[in-house]
Amino acid sequence: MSFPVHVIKIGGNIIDNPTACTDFLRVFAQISTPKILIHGGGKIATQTAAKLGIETQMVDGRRITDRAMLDVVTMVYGGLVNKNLVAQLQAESCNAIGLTGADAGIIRSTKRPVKTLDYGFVGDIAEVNSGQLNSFLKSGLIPVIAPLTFTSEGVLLNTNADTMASATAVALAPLQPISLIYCFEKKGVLSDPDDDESVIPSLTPESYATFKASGVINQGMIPKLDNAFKALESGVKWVIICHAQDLALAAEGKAGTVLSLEK
Ligand SMILES: Nc1ncnc2c1ncn2[C@@H]1O[C@H](COP(=O)(O)OP(=O)(O)O)[C@@H](O)[C@H]1O
Ligand SMILES: CC(=O)N[C@@H](CCC(=O)OP(=O)(O)O)C(=O)O
Repeated sequence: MSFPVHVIKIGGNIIDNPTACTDFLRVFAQISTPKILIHGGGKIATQTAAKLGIETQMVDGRRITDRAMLDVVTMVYGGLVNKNLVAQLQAESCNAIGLTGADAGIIRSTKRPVKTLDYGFVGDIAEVNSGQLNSFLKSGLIPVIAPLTFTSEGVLLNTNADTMASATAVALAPLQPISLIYCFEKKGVLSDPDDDESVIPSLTPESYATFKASGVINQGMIPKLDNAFKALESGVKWVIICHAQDLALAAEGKAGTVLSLEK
């Protein structure tokens, strides 16, 4: 395949907002080039766990996942969220197929080693089966991937969706030009967290370091940008961070924050 493929990640704040999510899926369905959707759903997992009396603990943007939490995220990401996204995309005439990393063996991982902290059933990605993903695309299927991976021993592991998107884009990059688009609830990376219009149009590793040091870029945006720059350094052609409602423009490089390695 030589046409560009879009690897698009949608975060939990949009998924949790029915109107914003439906609007996003409508635009996603209309993108004419091959595409893969990778979704989060952390917010819904936290809410569902709370309903079951299970407390959520996050460290550096990653969920501590014990056995009970693994059951919750398996149900929420692999079932509730994934299947609703697929159903809505099918209604938009987009031939989506819902998958976890275990389905067709697309994303294998290893359990995060215990160092100072035990994250529990959390996966670090070992291998993405790009050949299998390409055969889905070639047969006209649009993979919709939940943030769950599997080990060689057959255990499901909770895996950050931003990392899954980056690893998937990197794995596909030697085969065709890839654009990786992170969609969330702001118009891009902001230079002033209190001003939603203060989008930084272009970000380099140097300007990222400066914004991070000043505290302007913080929380979940740090692992997201680390993943995003890693993808760019590993052969992904375009990486864009944008509002879910701006997906169509961002796919043409006309909205959001465009990452660049140039000084
Ligand atoms: N400079 C910044 N610009 C935009 N968002 C930022 C910035 N610094 C921190 N953030 C935070 O990063 C969050 C996005 O990261 P995350 O919660 O991981 O997103 P997602 O919903 O895509 O998983 C935003 O909701 C925002 O609160
Ligand atoms: C290990 C780990 O932290 N996994 C994430 C997977 C979901 C996710 O990444 O969702 P968002 O994109 O909505 O944040 C979690 O359980 O929160």
